[in-house]
Amino acid sequence: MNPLMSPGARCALSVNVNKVALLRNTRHLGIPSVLRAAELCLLAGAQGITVHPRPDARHIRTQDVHELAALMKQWPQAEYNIEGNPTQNLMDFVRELRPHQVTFVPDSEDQFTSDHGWNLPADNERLKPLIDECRSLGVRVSLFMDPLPEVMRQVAALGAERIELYTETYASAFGTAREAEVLAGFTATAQAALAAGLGINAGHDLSRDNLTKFLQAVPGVQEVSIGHALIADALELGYAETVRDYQRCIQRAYA
Ligand SMILES: CC(=O)[C@@H](O)[C@H](O)COP(=O)(O)O
Ligand SMILES: NCC(=O)COP(=O)(O)O
Repeated sequence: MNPLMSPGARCALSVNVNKVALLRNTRHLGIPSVLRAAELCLLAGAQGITVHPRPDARHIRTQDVHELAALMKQWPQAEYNIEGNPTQNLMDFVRELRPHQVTFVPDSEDQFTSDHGWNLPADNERLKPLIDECRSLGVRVSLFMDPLPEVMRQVAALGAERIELYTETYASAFGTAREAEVLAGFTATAQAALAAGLGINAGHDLSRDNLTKFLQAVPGVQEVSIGHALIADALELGYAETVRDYQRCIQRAYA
């Protein structure tokens, strides 16, 4: 039982549908439908949908972002989270669509996948006005961060409401001799984030195998955004059963 979660508190599951779009883009047939995938995940109990519309449109395209925004209006209890680099194409989506949350990710345009968090204080000057603009639009800002306890106060000072813990180092250490040491770094970072008044999200390479242990060890996680492993599981189990399985993984952390 995670001691810092109040009884009954639970982490929200936001399904990242990037990889549905990646498969769809390999033919000109419009299938698998990104919109249908999101709808089926929401129907099965997902509390949010995440997209990462990269500048090269390798998976999520502008039309997907807009169509999903319209869908999310039919799901007022669920949240729409748009990820990206605010110095590239992200801010146009924020200004036009005003999602519940925007997650700033310091990716380059041709990056294979997200693989690091922001470098503070070096990035402070670039980030502050963009964070201020999102907040003025009523959009919650989450900064994609490596597990570094010492920079959490800087994140709060920039005006971001949340961090998203970049969890790849945990996922790759899971099940190895380094797991406990790596996990301790996430726990310390989360404690520092909470002390700085920040909310905590987490994501990247989370899966049914490693999710429960992460949530048991890391306090205050309000949202996990999961895409690659979840969509891979859905190819075998279907979206609904997969979402229910991930929700069971979350519930086990607080049992
Ligand atoms: C920010 C992050 O870790 C992921 O949400 C990211 O969206 C993964 O991008 P790809 O799906 O393009 O690998
Ligand atoms: N922010 C993490 C996310 O949205 C999905 O990452 P992954 O599960 O595809 O690695």
